[in-house]
Amino acid sequence: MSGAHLEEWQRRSFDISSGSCTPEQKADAYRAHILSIQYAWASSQLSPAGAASLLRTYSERYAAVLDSDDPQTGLNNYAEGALHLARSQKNHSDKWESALTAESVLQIPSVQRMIQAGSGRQSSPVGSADANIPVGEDSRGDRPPARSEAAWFTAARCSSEASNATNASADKPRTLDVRPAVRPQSIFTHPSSAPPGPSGGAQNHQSSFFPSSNPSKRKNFYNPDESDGVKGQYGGRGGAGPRPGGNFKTAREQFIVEQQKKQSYQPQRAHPPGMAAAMKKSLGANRPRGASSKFVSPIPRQEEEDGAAGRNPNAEPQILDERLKNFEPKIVELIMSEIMDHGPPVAWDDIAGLEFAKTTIKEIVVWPMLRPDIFTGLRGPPKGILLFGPPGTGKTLIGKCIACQSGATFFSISASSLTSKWVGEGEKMVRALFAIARCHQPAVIFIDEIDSLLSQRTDGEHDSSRRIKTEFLVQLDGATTAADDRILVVGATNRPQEIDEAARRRLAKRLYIPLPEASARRQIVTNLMAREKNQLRDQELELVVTATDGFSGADMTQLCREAALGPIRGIRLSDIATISADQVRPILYGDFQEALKTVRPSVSAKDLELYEDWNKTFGCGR
Ligand SMILES: Nc1ncnc2c1ncn2[C@@H]1O[C@H](COP(=O)(O)OP(=O)(O)OP(=O)(O)O)[C@@H](O)[C@H]1O
Ligand SMILES: [Mg+2]
Repeated sequence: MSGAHLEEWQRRSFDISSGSCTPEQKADAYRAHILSIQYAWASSQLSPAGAASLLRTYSERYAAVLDSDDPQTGLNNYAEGALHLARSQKNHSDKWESALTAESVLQIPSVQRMIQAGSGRQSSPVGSADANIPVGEDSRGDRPPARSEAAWFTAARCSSEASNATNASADKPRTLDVRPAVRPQSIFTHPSSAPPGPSGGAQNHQSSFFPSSNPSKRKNFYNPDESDGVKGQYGGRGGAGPRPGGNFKTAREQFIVEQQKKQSYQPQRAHPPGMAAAMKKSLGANRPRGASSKFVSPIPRQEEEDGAAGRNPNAEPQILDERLKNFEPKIVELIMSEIMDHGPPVAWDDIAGLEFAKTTIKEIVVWPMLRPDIFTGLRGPPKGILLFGPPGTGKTLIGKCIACQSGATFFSISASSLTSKWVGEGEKMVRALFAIARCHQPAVIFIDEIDSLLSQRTDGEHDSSRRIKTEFLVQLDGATTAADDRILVVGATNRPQEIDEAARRRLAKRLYIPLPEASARRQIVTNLMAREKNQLRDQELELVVTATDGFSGADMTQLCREAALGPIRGIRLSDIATISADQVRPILYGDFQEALKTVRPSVSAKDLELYEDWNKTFGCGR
């Protein structure tokens, strides 16, 4: 041990053996000893046997300081102090007493008047609904109309009685629960089972105010239609009927109801015919992230536990396909289970412009998938496509469209999920992915942002990413050259120049996805505006189209969003909470003009030149 270590050790030994140290200091010293023993063992300065023996010794002594009951030598007194504090915490709800007593309420003039009026019409029953009037809202004498007032008093009075009956304490001032409507269980504590309350001023009024002093008759007073009205409506205490407080839901119940509502609101997505057979998988590329993403608790829920009761929890997932038997079942399971979180289905018509790219992709992807017998031999489709072009031009959109329209098993992976999520497992994942795709032919593997996976290999790069890259190239080669396999790899990138030349060769069909032309921009605006209330005339639309030269599809979408906010911005802040949706004015050309002041094209002319050069050199466009 170094000199510094030795000194520290000695200081702690002093803390432990000194008679003047507090138990807290001793516990600290022992804890520090234990840590340094663990550290010395972990860094091989101590043999395992030596470390174990020292650990045992010091742990026992540490425990002795912690658990000692002696307030002078042990730390338990701290816990004791804390426990004492916790124990002497008052339960406010238990001790709460309203300043409004039954007597004081009876003194209120309006109550007096009401009692007198009530005694004149003793026989008129008060409907059960009246018993629910939230009397707690008014305790100062400004009474609601007579009928409600009677119910108010009835409920309050009964609550007083119930609370007295429950407390059964004659020496305590009788309290009046002025919240009967929100605490039905306290109001409706079964009167017949309650012991009689102490007699007093309030009790004396009972016979004059209540229709009957007989508790069972009083039940009928609340609900004349039911012989056991209270129990029928609220359930008796511990009874089998509905819980007290009819509409009350626990937070969990409310949550479940809301979830069910959400699900029933969600439109059932109509899958296009070609998509029916499609099974979509992703490796996290399309998983929702952030606060709303699905949280999977590491603790199994009760129902899951019940469901899994007959199964061995450690059992490896069963892999049925022989070709996958060499892969770790968990990796296969992972790839199989990561189902693409589909957004709304994308149709070819949703992609504005890009006619050449769309036709080519249909030729390569959709038709051969539908008629493999025709597309054979020289007509065999290329097995690798690269979609490249400026950001926001619809490359990912095309990927989604292929997923929906091709009818193939669709695997969507993001390069980052392979490179970062499973460090060290990346190449295994790549191998497994292609093997699984082979088992589920026809299959499309879509790799968004492929540049980060297949960028030029450099000397300085991390070993694991290099291995993934190599594995990918090997697999890509296998998939793209095997004549029988019907696996298509589609990569998308906005940095084509960074792609490794070996990968470039394997992605034989390289399609430029350019900025949208005027007609495509018009289509994007028309499509988006069709869903909104607008008064954009044709010539105004043309002006918008002309003004947006150089905008990408994403920029156009952003412009429309911004313009759509125009009518909202015109609403005064005080009106925004109350205005109805159809009072919001339509979107006008002026909104687009305003929006054009803030939304700018995101692709520079210089960048565009790079793409066009690359397209001229490597692209497959005309
Ligand atoms: N041709 C298009 N037709 C209709 N909408 C489009 C088009 N291009 C882009 N968009 C809109 O822009 C959004 C972004 O497009 P997308 O994600 O496909 O761009 P990208 O080319 O993948 O961009 P990046 O290279 O940055 O990943 C889409 O969701 C869509 O709303
Ligand atoms: Mg994209």
